[in-house]
Amino acid sequence: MLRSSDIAGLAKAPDFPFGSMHGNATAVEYQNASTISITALGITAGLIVLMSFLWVRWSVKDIPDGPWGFPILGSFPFLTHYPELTLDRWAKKYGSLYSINLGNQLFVIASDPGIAKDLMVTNGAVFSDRKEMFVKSQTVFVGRGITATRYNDRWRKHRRIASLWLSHKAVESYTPVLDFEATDMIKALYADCQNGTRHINPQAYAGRCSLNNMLTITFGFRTDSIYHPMVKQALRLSREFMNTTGPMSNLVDFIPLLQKMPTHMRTRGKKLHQDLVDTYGGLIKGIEEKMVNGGNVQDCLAKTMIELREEEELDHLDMAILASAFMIGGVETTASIMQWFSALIPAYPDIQRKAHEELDRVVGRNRLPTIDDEINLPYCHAIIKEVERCHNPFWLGTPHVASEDFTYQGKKIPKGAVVVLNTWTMHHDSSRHPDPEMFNPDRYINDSTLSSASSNLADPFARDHWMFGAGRRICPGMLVAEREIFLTISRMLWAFDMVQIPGKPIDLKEYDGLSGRSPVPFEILLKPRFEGVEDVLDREGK
Ligand code: HEM
Repeated sequence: MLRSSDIAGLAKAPDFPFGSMHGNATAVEYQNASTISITALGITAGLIVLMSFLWVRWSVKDIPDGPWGFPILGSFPFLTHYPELTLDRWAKKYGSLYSINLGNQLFVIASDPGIAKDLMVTNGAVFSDRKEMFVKSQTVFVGRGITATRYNDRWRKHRRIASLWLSHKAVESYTPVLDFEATDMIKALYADCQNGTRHINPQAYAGRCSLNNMLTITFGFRTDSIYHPMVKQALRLSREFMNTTGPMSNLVDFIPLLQKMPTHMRTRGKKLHQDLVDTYGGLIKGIEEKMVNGGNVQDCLAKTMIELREEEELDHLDMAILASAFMIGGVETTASIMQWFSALIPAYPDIQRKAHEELDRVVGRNRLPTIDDEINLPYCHAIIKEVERCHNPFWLGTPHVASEDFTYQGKKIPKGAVVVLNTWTMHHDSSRHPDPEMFNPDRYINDSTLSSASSNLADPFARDHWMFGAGRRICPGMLVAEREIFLTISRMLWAFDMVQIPGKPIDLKEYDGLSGRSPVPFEILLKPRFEGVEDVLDREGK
């Protein structure tokens, strides 16, 4: 059942339960009656779990092939660390569509753009559901929030409301906010870099920039420094969410028996739920009070929800969790790309030189690059796409679920199967991306599409990358994310030579968090590129 090659990298394999069950039964004969009944209960429970595991693989014929893993646990022990690398190894062994089990849950892993499109886009009516994960959906989001909800009317309503703030027109209207925050970030970096002499970790600056954008869009306010208490609180909440809700990281999600027990994950999930409601629900209450008292409230998602509350039948929890989904989905993600960019680029002086040359030629040195320049800066644009290909913040994305039985290429994908986009394998396919491990922006030099437009291309093999997911649940925040990322990265390139500190190498392999998110802490030098940088920064962003 378990293949020896599957054991590679596993520190300690769990005991094989068949053996221990048999041993228990012999000992039981010599115990008193209560011990017998407790043991019998334990064995029955174990058998039920084991049977439900076997049922998943035996009940449906012709499911895609794949590793069996361990009884009960399935492949879980192989996915606790760098899961994308294990999924990639299995894709090479079992092909672009394979299956695994985690507890009683069947997962189907799609590792090819054609399959991703066929399932999630062409058959979006079947593959747009979500699994109600015990920790993420049931405990933290309590069935609300657009990201984790089933494919139903509640989701449609939340997606509609989210779109009011994420549509093209809406993003146009608040692009000045994104512009202002990007400049503010560069100013803070400029002030703190002490003319390129001080070691700087740009991560907190990127985090606050993303946070301010989302705070303004969601609640109509911003923080004025990295020491504002909301910076610490919001970043802690996003981080805790990412660390507690990975799509394959919680055994309790796949073993229903554990869900009845007071596990550590259940306690953490409940606390996180309460913290989200207190923090973001609290901000909504404050805005509501201000509106009731006739105060002037800046347009924002919270205000829109309060105004639509009756018409859309939103309760306080709906509003608090939808706002939380914005604060979680829109902060760590964009910040992560800026952080990976800052970690990577100092190692590539030639790439920086080419970007500087392009910026000097197209933008000049008397102003900062703007959104309108993006189309004329193909090399900067290519750098961004290449960072996103190499460092997708969510290698496993947010999985979709089949809402009915489906047959694809002669294989059965049963109703309830969780479908994961294996973006690591897709982003490292050497037939599409030669030398995939190399950071090489030139591979995107002729691709001037925005990622949001690229995701709509008829040919899925022409799509730039799969960082934003696919189909009807595709990230609705793509436009904001792209603008924010372009403004910050092009301006960092415009303002600074980003340089490695001698003797302080930057670790580009390890990452912080469950799957790909942000680099482990690092420091670099930011050297202003020319004397006029300060003057331009002084003039702009007022
Ligand atoms: C680099 C930045 C970002 C990345 C990599 C990213 C990635 C993703 C991914 C992979 C999904 C799941 C898609 C799927 O199910 O196929 C998603 C969904 C979502 N994202 Fe983003 N995202 C980013 C930025 C944002 C921003 C700025 C927002 C703004 C609020 C946002 C809001 C959402 C929401 C609300 C969903 C849930 C959609 C649904 O289930 O219908 N994201 N994102």
